[in-house]
Amino acid sequence: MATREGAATVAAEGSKIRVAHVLTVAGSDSGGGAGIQADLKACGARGVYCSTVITALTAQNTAGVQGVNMVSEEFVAEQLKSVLSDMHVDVVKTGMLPSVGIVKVLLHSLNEFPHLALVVDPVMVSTSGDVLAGPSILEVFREELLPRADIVTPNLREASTLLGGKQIETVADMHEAAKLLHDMGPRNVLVKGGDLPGSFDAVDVFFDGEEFYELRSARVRTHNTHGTGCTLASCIAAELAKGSPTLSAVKVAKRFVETALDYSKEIVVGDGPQGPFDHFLMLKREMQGSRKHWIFEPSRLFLYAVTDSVMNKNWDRSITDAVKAAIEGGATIVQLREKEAETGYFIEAAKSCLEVCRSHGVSLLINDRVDVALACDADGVHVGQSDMPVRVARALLGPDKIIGVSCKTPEQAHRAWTDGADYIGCGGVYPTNTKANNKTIGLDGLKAVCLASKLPVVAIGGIGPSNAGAVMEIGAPNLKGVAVVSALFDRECIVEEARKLRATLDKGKTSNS
Ligand SMILES: Cc1ncc(COP(=O)(O)OP(=O)(O)O)c(N)n1
Ligand SMILES: Cc1nc(C(=O)O)sc1CCOP(=O)(O)O
Ligand SMILES: [Mg+2]
Repeated sequence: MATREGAATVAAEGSKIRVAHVLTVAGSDSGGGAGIQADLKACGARGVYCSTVITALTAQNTAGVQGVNMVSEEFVAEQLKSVLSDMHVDVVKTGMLPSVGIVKVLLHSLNEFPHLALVVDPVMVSTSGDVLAGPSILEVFREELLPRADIVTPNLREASTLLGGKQIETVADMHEAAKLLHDMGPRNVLVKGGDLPGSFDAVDVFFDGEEFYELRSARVRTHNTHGTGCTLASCIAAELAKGSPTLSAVKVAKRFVETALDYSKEIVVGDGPQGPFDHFLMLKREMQGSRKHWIFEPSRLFLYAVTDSVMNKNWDRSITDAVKAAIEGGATIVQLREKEAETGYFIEAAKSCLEVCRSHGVSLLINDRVDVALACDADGVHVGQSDMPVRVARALLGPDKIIGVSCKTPEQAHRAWTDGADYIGCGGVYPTNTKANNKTIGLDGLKAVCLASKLPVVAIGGIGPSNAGAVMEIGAPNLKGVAVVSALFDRECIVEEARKLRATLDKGKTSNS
């Protein structure tokens, strides 16, 4: 049986980016807590694309299931064909499969795409106790669907039903059940013990055919558990689609569900006894919390300080001291451009600079090194035309980080916008000794880039207190500031030089307003 182990989350093919993709084959929940709706949210929260084949429409809410309307086998087949004949699916995840005919249609499609990994959540009864697939389904599950699965994820009741009514009341029973289910053919089994009577922790048993793993987590006290099974299975599928090994995928998924339950403990969505939880609540909290201050605002480009490891060495200064001084003098954003630094040292220095920057509300970007930016959780990166492409950096860093890109031409400026950059560094405006063999484009070149650009622009190259005014006077509304290296860091007193430059820029701003 094929698995997706080794597949990349996001694989770059030239300038195209292939995204990890889960196809869910499940029922719709009108209440939005479980089924297709939970699967879409789970995959979205885990950063994976999700397509859907709907097997049934259910009318349900926090009180239970009021009605079920099955989709015809022919139309399930048509949906499967539409998705699988065109889209690059990595993993198929199943939920509610309400009839033997629908399972057979799915198996037929899976036979045509043998490379697809399969996660089976053997949904039979809803959390409210309503039957979603009758006993007639058991034979085809046991004999055809489970043998094709990479992992099957029953809760205690489903495991018991699949095993002909076996009593499962202890962790030892769960081990036995996992072994018996594994004998039916799936590569891995996860028996979920959320309903285990009298247990203090939530214990799940994972069996890969060789070893048993007891995965324990603290039990979250909440009524908002509707959709946990669908979410867990979708998260496992999402992690497999990114290329994780199965046990790691299960651990990540379990942690995600636990955290989401904890964050959603107190939310009220309906008046029934079992509410849904919020897959994105932790993201919202994060946005409302500390990260809010670091979201990019173009006016921050006003006085952009770019460090230089050689200059710091020549003046016998640490990077952190240099950064502190630049901020004290009025720098509004800092970039660490440490071309010679060893990776381990660079990460540690960046962490220390981040503390300084964050305590002053100043963003910190890393030049060239997306890996270093990720390692220290910097606010973003600056890349050049021959560094990591903006699209790839964006895929690695996510939507909230700042990405700047160097552009010398209007064409490059246009591309920066379509690729998802946040700002453009445009130069060299004047000749510079800091960057070898750098082409000078002059004020005219800067104007042409600003005119062509939908993004904010910062000018760079040979700029200091004597010419910064002239640069800003070109009169382009999206020119937001100047970036400087030697005018600050190749001087005896960084604070003083930064103040001088800042005064020039402030003066220009007042005379223009
Ligand atoms: C603000 C800003 N603009 C341009 C550059 C130059 O980046 P790049 O072209 O990648 O050259 P190196 O700095 O890596 O030598 C920059 N660093 N910052
Ligand atoms: C890093 C860099 N990039 C440039 C570009 O043209 O993209 S010019 C440059 C060096 C700028 O240093 P200084 O302020 O000392 O002239
Ligand atoms: Mg570069």
